[in-house]
Amino acid sequence: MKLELSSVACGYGGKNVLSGISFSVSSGEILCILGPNGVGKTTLFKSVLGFLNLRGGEIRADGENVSGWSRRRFARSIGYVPQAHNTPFPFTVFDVVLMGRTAYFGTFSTPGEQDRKIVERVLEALEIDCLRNRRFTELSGGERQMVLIARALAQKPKILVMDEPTSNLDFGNQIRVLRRIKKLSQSGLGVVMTSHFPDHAFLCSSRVALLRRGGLQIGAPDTIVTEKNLQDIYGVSVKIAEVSIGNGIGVKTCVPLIN
Ligand SMILES: Nc1ncnc2c1ncn2[C@@H]1O[C@H](COP(=O)(O)OP(=O)(O)OP(=O)(O)O)[C@@H](O)[C@H]1O
Repeated sequence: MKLELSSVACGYGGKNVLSGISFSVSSGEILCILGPNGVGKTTLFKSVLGFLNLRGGEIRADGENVSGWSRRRFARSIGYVPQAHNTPFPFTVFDVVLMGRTAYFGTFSTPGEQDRKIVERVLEALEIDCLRNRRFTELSGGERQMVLIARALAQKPKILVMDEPTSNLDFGNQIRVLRRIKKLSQSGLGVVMTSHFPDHAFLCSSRVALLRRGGLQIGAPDTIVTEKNLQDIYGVSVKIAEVSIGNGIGVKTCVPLIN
């Protein structure tokens, strides 16, 4: 599937937060959106997901404008992983993930055997079946993030929209979540995610979109995550270094200059 935004404008009340935003993300690709606090990343996601009305432009899935789609049809194609610390579900992990199946059963019907099997499979694939009977509200940040990814995957979407999937996670859990995102994209899922860490773009993205007041710059990580662009959007000096990880492979990393 290809999700395409063309000339999208979004905002609140009498004010546009963003306008003229165009990009696409396809199956198997990870698009990482970087931008400073308050630039409009969450507003853009809310608009893509239909929580806010578009103020201009259009969103297409495989060429078809999604504005006429029912919530149910939309949810079968596009999944959403919200920030884990904003999501106080007082249910067991199994039930939270089962909620991902809502788009597949009728308004007055209950989940069936097939829905439960899909939940079992997703929990196993993400290696979190040991959490199935735990209460979501009693999980750690990393565990919650994995459960929210499981809930979105139970929806069987083709594109996953992830709002800061590594926020509030310790270093190990950040890397585990990024590794999982990369595996999901290798299995054919398209991912569009935001991050506050430019290194994450080097670690797992196919393309990077740099969002700043005045527009969006998009391209390969090497061409977008540059010392000049990071200085421009975050207002700090950064050196980009390349570290060899063996077999002739190098990974770039950002080193901020704090003196
Ligand atoms: N419900 C709202 N009503 C009016 N303005 C809002 C609302 N939510 C956010 N804003 C404003 O819209 C702008 C963009 O906010 P948004 O949350 O999209 O930024 P962001 O890039 O996701 O920021 P962060 O990186 O801090 O999460 C900000 O100026 C913010 O104050």
